[in-house]
Amino acid sequence: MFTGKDIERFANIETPFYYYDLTLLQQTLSACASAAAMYNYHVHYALKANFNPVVLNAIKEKGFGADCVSIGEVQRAVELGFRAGKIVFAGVGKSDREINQALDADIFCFNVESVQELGIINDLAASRGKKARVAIRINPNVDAHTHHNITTGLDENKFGVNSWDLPACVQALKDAENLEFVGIHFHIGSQITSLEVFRNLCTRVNEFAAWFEDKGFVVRVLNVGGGLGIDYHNPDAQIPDFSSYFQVFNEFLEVKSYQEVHFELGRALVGQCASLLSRVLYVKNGKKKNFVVLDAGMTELMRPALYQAYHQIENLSKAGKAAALRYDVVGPICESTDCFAKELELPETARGDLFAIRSAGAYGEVLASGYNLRERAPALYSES
Ligand SMILES: Cc1ncc(COP(=O)(O)O)c(C=O)c1O
Ligand SMILES: N[C@@H](CCCC[NH3+])C(=O)O
Repeated sequence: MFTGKDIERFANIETPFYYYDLTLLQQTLSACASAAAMYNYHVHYALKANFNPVVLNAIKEKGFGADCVSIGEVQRAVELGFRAGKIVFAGVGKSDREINQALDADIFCFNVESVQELGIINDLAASRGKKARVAIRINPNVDAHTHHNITTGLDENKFGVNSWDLPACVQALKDAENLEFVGIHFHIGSQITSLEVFRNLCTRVNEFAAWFEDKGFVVRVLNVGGGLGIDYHNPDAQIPDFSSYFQVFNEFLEVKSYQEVHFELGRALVGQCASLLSRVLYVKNGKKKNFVVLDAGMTELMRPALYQAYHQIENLSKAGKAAALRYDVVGPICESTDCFAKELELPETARGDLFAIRSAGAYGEVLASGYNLRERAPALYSES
């Protein structure tokens, strides 16, 4: 929710820019950290959601670990002071260079996504005279009931080791001299809004953990990934219900005394703490449609173009005025999918009006693209 004071502050600032509410970020992080502490859960923040250094610094200061998907993310986490012993590294396509550099950084573990990758990590660790800690990312074939483009835990998805490849995995682990098995990892998708899905995940995690232990392995780490969604329709609700989320795992996950439960939350921690601020360049009143053309586009927030994702859009210059007309809210990019909303009811809008596109903290600034030779939009932070 933007106050008159915020709008005054924005008056002379060139758009577009991302605006981060650092107080809300702190509150969200504290809510998650204290809910997780109730059960001694370990939370690794998924850097892919937002690797803005100011945001990352706040997350590191709260003691979260880091979940990375490239050596660039591992290095960013290390540079910003995340402890190597709290960094995990997933990804279906880790290159040899990335594996070598992560071995040198002595990260907590690789979340391994194929039998072939296990062999490669073993060979690279051997040539460095090291032992690599590994967890097996299992694809549990659990439906996350989210947009199909952000589902990751079904048989048809590229992620993780499928159940039918697990015997080969066990053999590879037994043969490998330079691997230390630490546990099992899962991540079934993003923007999951039904807790029932996590309950189903717990059932599968229990089965796979028992299966590995039956084969003679000690499963020390149960990493259940991330995926907790946020309410894009209600950005002012702001802080996700972390307590209910962790409660599901507390109730349905079978955890032995020597086991640790790890999470990899991204969106839930940072999604609501930023908005994309943009001004109206032109209003086109057509016969069939009215268009509001903003100075921000899919290059600054790609989610609507990628997934037809909903983001709440507010005309801050006309706050308190009743909706008068329907507009398609579009950007300046040379693509027809460069559209933030269709047929949106807004107060009568004019050139120069300031717009806020809410819930842009996760997969917003990090997905920015230089398409059309656009300059990167800067970030602005709340004053506290
Ligand atoms: C392996 C892994 N862990 C964690 C996350 C974070 O997901 P989310 O931002 O939905 O919490 C992702 C992204 O989907 C992921 O691929
Ligand atoms: N980029 C996606 C999430 C992908 C999560 C990574 N596997 C989104 O904005 O919703």
